[in-house]
This record gives sequence, structure tokens and C-alpha cells, in this order.
Amino acid sequence: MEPTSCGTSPIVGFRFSLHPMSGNFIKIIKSALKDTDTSHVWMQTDDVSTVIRGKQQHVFNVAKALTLHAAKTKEHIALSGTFSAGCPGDTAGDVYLETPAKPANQDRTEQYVSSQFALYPMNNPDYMDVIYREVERAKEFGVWNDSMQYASGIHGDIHEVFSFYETCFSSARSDQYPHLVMTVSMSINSPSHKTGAENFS
Ligand SMILES: Cc1ncc(C[n+]2csc(CCO)c2C)c(N)n1
Repeated sequence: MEPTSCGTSPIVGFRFSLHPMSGNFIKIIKSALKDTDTSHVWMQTDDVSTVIRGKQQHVFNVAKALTLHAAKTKEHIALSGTFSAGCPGDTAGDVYLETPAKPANQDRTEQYVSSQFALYPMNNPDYMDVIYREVERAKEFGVWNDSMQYASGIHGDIHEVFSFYETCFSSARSDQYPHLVMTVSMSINSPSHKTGAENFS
């Protein structure tokens, strides 16, 4: 069989699950999905996760807004998900690429987030250089928390954390190597976070 080449589709996707540590988890998940303006992305929810697909700026904007909605309940929220771009099977057919440039959600409420991420620059022989460069970028952004096996710790205000993740996701792929996967897990309003604001670096 011929090797599958990576497409040049501009689609970015994010498949994620919210796990509110609350007896009220059903309402928290459903409200976050309903109260966020998702008109600029294609979205599908099932019993395990939700997927959003579209232009990069809308996917990151919706991901942040959904997370912020869940966080505003003050409950301890865990989120885990995978961003993907340039996936050979991801065709432009069913997504929202004709949307305006301006992101739909503009809530600037501050919220401390502690997270971990891992980058997988697919097919790129220099993938370790890409990863080291993005870890340096996290330090420049002031959101780097710690190094650990299989991931890096990123924390700070949700707007700075998402801004880093979006910049990192753009920078770690190229025309030559467009297929990129990035996993993210987040912990919000955790009892481990003392007062939250004290943890900003
Ligand atoms: C973002 C996100 N999407 C879907 C699920 C799966 N899920 C678990 S409980 C529930 C509500 C009741 O059906 C749903 C949809 C999730 N956890 N997080």
C-alpha cells in the first residue's frame, strides 16, 4: 500500500472530556457545552467525550470558554483532551472553515489552571528539538511550572495558559510536517491549589 501523505487541511480538532468532581457533574458538563458559543465550530458529544473541529482560533477559543464555564461553578474540574492538526484522514468537508476571523467567546474572567501537556510532532525526525523549543517558549511566556516524565507542567491564568498552548500548537508544525498531536490535561479549583493566585509564577 502507498504511504498516506499528510493533508494540508487547515482543520484543527480537539477531542476532550470534562470531569467535574461534583455530584452535579451532568449539569456542569451540559451547561458548559450549552452556554458556550460554539457556532464557529463543528461539535459532537457522546457518552465519553466531545469533539470540536474548525479553524484553529475558534477551536482554542471554544475550548477555553467551555473550560471557563465549568470552572465558574467553583467545583474541582478535570479536563483531558487531544488537539490534532494535519491528520491525513481529516478532510475539510464537514467543518466550519467559512467562519469569521473573530472568536465568538470573549469572557476575560481570571481563573488559575494547573496543567500538563505533551507534544507529538508526527513524522518529524527533529521532534525533540521542536519539543525543547516549545518548553523554552513556555518559560518565556511565564507559564512553565515543571518538568516531568512524558509531559511538561504549565500553569497560570487560563487566558495565558491557552494563549501559550495556541502559539505552541502553531509553532510546532510546519508545511513540511503539518501533522501534530498535543495532549493536555488540566486541573482547576483543586484543593491542592491553596489559594490559586499564590501559585502564579
Ligand atoms: C466535554 C465532555 N463531553 C462528553 C462527556 C461524556 N459525558 C459524561 S457525563 C455526560 C452528561 C450526561 O450525559 C456526558 C456527555 C464528558 N464527560 N465531557
